[in-house]
Amino acid sequence: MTTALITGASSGIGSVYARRFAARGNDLVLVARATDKLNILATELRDKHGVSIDVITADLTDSAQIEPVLQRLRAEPPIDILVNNAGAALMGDFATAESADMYKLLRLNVLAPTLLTSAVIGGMVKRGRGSIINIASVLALLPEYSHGIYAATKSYVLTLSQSLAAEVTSKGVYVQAVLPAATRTEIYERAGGDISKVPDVMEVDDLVDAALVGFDRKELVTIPPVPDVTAWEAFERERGLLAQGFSNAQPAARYRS
Ligand SMILES: NC(=O)C1=CN([C@@H]2O[C@H](COP(=O)(O)OP(=O)(O)OC[C@H]3O[C@@H](n4cnc5c(N)ncnc54)[C@H](OP(=O)(O)O)[C@@H]3O)[C@@H](O)[C@H]2O)C=CC1
Ligand SMILES: N[C@@H](C=O)C(=O)O
Repeated sequence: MTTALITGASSGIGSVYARRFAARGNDLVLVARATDKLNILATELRDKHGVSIDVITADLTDSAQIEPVLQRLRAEPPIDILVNNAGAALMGDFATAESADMYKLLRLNVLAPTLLTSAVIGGMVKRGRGSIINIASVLALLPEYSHGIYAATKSYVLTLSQSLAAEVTSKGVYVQAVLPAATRTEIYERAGGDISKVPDVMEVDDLVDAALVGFDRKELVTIPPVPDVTAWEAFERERGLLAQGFSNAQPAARYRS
């Protein structure tokens, strides 16, 4: 029996991951702040699928509250799949953002997935197996579309996933970055936005089912809304070409006087 730990399982994308992994027969550890919602989901999924489910209530921005989650990730029975999903948006411009709000977002979207991954990765490498799913965003590739620091937090999640995959894939550990575009969840309203004003919103079940197709195919980067995967492949090819120019002891001729 494998066990998946899912952060932000009380609503939206995380709750659908919980449903899907329970349906696949995985035991679960569900993490979020809303204990009542987690318990309702856990009871439903235990009854429906006969899996074992633990609930950890934690505000992942709080260094004391994240500790039991880190301890569970280091403990036995091992966590086979970590879904770093908990996250939030922050509306508004960088120039007018409150530093306290930015600090909190960085703790949730950047520091928490980093610490959680760090807690679990050693055991996965030792066992030669395990999976880490990181929920980034298409905004990681389109930062100009969004003001403030949200897109930058998601670029971090994508970059961390790529660099971690380069380190651990050969050791049997699978890393996936999922890049959703607009998806119908509570995230907009929670950040003071209005989802009815957002065009082309994907339903959350469709998003997670597509992401799981990418998971089963062991894709490193899964972008559910992109119709033609060759667009992503071309992007990666061009990135490789650009990188060929990085190994130069001299500045390029155009920068020399
Ligand atoms: N919906 C969208 O359009 C997109 C979403 N994403 C990403 O998907 C992920 C999931 O978001 P989504 O499902 O849309 O949004 P929701 O707001 O529906 O879910 C967010 C989840 O994160 C949890 N969470 C929020 N703050 C904290 C905290 N401080 N500590 C612990 N858990 C917390 C919430 O639970 P609780 O309040 O109980 O703590 C909730 O379970 C995020 O990382 C988001 O950036 C990416 C691209 C597009
Ligand atoms: N819509 C954004 C989240 O709120 C995103 O695309 O990441």
